[in-house]
Amino acid sequence: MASTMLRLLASSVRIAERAAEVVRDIMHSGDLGIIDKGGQRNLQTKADRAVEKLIRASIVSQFPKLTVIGEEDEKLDASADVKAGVDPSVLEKECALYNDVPEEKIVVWVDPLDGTAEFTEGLLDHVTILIGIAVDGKAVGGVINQPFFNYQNGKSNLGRTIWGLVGLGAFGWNRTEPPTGRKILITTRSHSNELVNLCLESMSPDKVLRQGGAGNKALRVLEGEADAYVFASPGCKKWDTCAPEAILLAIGGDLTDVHGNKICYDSNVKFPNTGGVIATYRNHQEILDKVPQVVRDKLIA
Ligand SMILES: Nc1ncnc2c1ncn2[C@@H]1O[C@H](COP(=O)(O)O)[C@@H](O)[C@H]1OP(=O)(O)O
Ligand SMILES: [Mg+2]
Ligand SMILES: [Mg+2]
Ligand SMILES: [Mg+2]
Repeated sequence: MASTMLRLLASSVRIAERAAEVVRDIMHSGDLGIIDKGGQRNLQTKADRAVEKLIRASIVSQFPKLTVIGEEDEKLDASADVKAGVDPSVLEKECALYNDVPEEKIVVWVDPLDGTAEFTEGLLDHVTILIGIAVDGKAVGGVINQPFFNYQNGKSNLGRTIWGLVGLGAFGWNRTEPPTGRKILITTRSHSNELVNLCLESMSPDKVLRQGGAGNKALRVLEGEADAYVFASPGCKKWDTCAPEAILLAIGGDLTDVHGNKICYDSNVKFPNTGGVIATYRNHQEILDKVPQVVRDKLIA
């Protein structure tokens, strides 16, 4: 029988695909039920709430001994539809590294909808569903579902799932290799501030792309549209970075804070990534070396 880790991933891929259907249905209903949680563009919609309920109930029903931490802190709903099934293509893989990891040691970080501000503005390809899997405080597995992938190219093949496991690889994505030496940075479009901009400027980029969502920006880096995701702000939380980090690590990339420190995903950590976020496919240290001292001083890890 496959390890708990592979079964959890196989299940998470299907749960995220079911969650994507819920997000699309709520979008098409036209009633997003937007709530302002307070702070800078910190919104929640019906989709954030419904998807977190679905993911939490589905994971807990199959893996009752692991810990699930979600952005929206929805209560466990026993009536939720928990029959998403498993993705056979995940179960076909073999990765002995996790054979001895018991359920009790696993922490699952759930961002039911990442890029909520952009979702409410109709920038649908910025939206992702993130399920990150951590063991011993380290991001090891991740699922990123993009519910509206392809939405501008007709309705066929709407949505996609990218998943990865450190030591095995990542699947469901396509890279266009950029020219060597190019430096396109990608950052926030709705949570910017002076420090965020100062950090980017001091890196002398060829170009800065501004898009929503941590999951989306990690995918832009993975697929070669951007060379680094740079966010010199404490705005991202552990559920924003766990799945992207695991997927990047699985293909030889990296995600750290601006000091180069690994992010800890233990169940008792504080949620904000107070040291900011830097994600790359290659040459992580080169980007870290360009973080100005004033940014390092302001973002205490
Ligand atoms: N200041 C902030 N307040 C709340 N959420 C934030 C903030 N900054 C970043 N985030 C979260 O991190 C994600 C990536 O940031 P950005 O899109 O600004 O680059 C956001 O989509 C949002 O996740 P979410 O949409 O899940 O609430
Ligand atoms: Mg949010
Ligand atoms: Mg998020
Ligand atoms: Mg969210």
